[in-house]
Amino acid sequence: MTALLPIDPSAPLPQRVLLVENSRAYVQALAQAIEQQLELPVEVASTLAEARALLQRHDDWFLAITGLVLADCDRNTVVDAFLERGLATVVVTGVYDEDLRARLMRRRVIDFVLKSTPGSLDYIVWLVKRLERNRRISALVVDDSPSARLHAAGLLETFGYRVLQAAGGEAALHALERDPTIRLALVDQEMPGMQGVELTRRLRALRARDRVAVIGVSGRDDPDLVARFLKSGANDFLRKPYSREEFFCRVSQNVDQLELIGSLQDLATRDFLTGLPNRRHFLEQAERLVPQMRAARRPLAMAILDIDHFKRINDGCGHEAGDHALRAAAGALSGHVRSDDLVARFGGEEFCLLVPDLDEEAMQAYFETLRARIEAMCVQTPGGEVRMTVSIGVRMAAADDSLHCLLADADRRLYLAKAGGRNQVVAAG
Ligand SMILES: Nc1nc2c(ncn2[C@@H]2O[C@H](COP(=O)(O)OP(=O)(O)OP(=O)(O)O)[C@@H](O)[C@H]2O)c(=O)[nH]1
Repeated sequence: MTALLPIDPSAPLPQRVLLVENSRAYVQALAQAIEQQLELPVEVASTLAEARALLQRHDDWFLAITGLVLADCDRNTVVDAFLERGLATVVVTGVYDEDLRARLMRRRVIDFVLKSTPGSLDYIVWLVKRLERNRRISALVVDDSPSARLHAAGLLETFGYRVLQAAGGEAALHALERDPTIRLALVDQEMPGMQGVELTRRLRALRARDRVAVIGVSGRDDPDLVARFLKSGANDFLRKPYSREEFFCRVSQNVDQLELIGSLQDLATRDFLTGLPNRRHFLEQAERLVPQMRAARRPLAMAILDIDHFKRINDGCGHEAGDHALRAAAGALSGHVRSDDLVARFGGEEFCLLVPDLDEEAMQAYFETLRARIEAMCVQTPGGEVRMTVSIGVRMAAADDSLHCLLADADRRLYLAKAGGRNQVVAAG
């Protein structure tokens, strides 16, 4: 099994896209679509010399999209300048030349797109988005044949995925258990020990269909195999030998679908304005966590935090400034919480936190630091600079406290904090 460090989703990745093309109208339309729809920085060159100069000027290149007909270069060698730098490269062209296309594709050019094909612009925008996102996705290739494994891994790497390889079922399950960034598994059927269908069945016990897409792979001409894979939990099937196009289409469609499920789940569980989990999600998680912590006799604090006189921000600086302030407060909360803490926007200008494993003294310090952090912020808004304070009501869970009782007491103490002059933490009374 190849071992890689898990991906850090917040780590910055190169974003800059280079467009090299002599047709001004096409390049402008494409640059605009990429900048507006994907918010990626785009640089444009109409000759290879200009492209080389741009490549020197910046060091955060992610992708080159190039035409083949340039004034200062032979169309057979245009891509060399980008491939030599290890830059992911897509060719857009007005001329269809099957030999040239085949030669370029063999050289790890990602795609060869005909400009005249209807929807080519939309396709390129989708492709850029897919390639940009693939870099945060790990794919696991499971095959006992080193050459088949390397072939699939090479294709996936060309499309930007981070690839892990496993030579058998046990190693694959071990990798999945350890690495939550694996979102795609290519599972070969014919393997000694555990076969692909069996691995798929066991993999599904570890990761549901909304977490990992599984594509079964086999070269066998067995008409029942596809159904067996699908019934065991696979999302799709590829028959060996597959073409590069089919491979990329199936992989991309499955990853697109996972992301769609993810964004639907996000819509249901996240607050739109702040990006924090919403009330419903918080309560669902807390329902599970409170009895768990009680059973384990671990300390647990419930807190409700409310921005003081928030109406004055709206009234004085405008509703948009109020929205900025809410987002800034949410940012301060996200920056403050530890990985096991739960935080949510409960509604309006009210937030909720569930904080495990702090004794009374540490809990006081935790919420006091949070209060002070928000008081110290100066938020730039369209209506001017905004400062705010918060009141926080906290309740430490006792042995037989229910979630309802924790929330009610935290809310009562929030009221005491407001009544006591605001900008304070109340954890007793
Ligand atoms: N800008 C903005 N305002 C919101 C949002 N949700 C709720 N509000 C406003 O938040 C304000 C809440 O005001 P109140 O409940 O009177 O409380 P307050 O002014 O914060 O005063 P205290 O809680 O007593 O300190 C109302 O004016 C709501 O319109 C939102 O998403 N954006």
